[in-house]
Amino acid sequence: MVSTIFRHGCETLPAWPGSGRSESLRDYSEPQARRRFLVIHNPVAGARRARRLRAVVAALETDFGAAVTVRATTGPGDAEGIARSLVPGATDALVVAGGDGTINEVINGLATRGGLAAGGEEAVPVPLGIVPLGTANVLAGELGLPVASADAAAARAVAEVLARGAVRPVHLGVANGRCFAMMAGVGLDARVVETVDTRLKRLIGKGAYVVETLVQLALRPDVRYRVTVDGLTSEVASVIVAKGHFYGGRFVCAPEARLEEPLLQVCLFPRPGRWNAVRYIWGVTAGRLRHFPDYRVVPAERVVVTGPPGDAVQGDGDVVARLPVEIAVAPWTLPVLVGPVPVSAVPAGQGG
Ligand SMILES: Nc1ncnc2c1ncn2[C@@H]1O[C@H](COP(=O)(O)OP(=O)(O)OP(=O)(O)O)[C@@H](O)[C@H]1O
Repeated sequence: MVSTIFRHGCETLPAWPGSGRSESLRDYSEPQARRRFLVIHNPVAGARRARRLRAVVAALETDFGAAVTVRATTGPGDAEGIARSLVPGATDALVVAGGDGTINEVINGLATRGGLAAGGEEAVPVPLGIVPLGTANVLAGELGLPVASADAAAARAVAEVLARGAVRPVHLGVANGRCFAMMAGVGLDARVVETVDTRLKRLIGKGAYVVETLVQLALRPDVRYRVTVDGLTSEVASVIVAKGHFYGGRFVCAPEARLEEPLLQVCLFPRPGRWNAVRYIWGVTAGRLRHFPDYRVVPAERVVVTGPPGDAVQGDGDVVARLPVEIAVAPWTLPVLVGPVPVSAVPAGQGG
């Protein structure tokens, strides 16, 4: 049943020209001047941070002679539609001004374009730039991007990455045909993402996730899932499938995970119950997970998770699929604009 799930989207699309797994970074690493930018802005994520975007746009225009078009999204799904319908050759970079959820939408829009591009419309996929304006900005942290602020020097640093930064090929994950950049999760974190109060999130930011975690622990501590990793099945309380090594901000569950590698790191939280959930949360937030004898991280190319049908699967902090789910690495890469030294270039094992 699960093998039929890859109907469309990331997984079944053919590779972009020159974006195969064995490709070196050489093709993308030469800094190039980019002048035409389309910025997709989530005004909800950046409501209090619109000044930061204005400062970055001003720096792009005045310091780098760029032509910038900003399009504000009107609701969920809009960013994906804009990315999907981008006119080939119309822009040098597609920039997301928002958080990981809006980036995720754009990635999925670009993924569809990638398939079209492989059909001959477009020789090189448009690179993705990021102005981090979200709550957690996990992908921006993983890429080592400068923090956006209204301060002129900080805005110039962000603009410089967009105009002059290197382009790196990032291997995406795919959950039931939907792409994710950083991580997918089933269990407690997915339930929290699904039910978190978005108005509270806008008011108190990450604190809303803490509140929702307590609610979920009180309501539903004992769901079990079966995780099959490259043919081996185990039973768990939660699973996180990592592409990047940061999780939920700057926590680390999978120290070996690298965006540039075509590999998943499957984090298994096996023990059930409320007490163990609290223990795992402490392990993640205190950086102590690697000392837990029951916690395991398994590298894999393909993972299947089953459990209560319809349970949420979160990807990059939004619900991207429902159980049962099959998770794999996309057979192509997404070009992403980065500064000179991305965090994920730090040797594996640090930071956890
Ligand atoms: N104009 C809009 N109105 C309402 N929701 C939107 C709009 N544009 C995008 N969205 C949705 O808002 C959700 C959250 O946005 P986003 O991820 O950009 O910010 P965030 O959640 O604050 O940041 P992060 O994911 O980094 O914590 C996304 O799922 C996206 O689909």
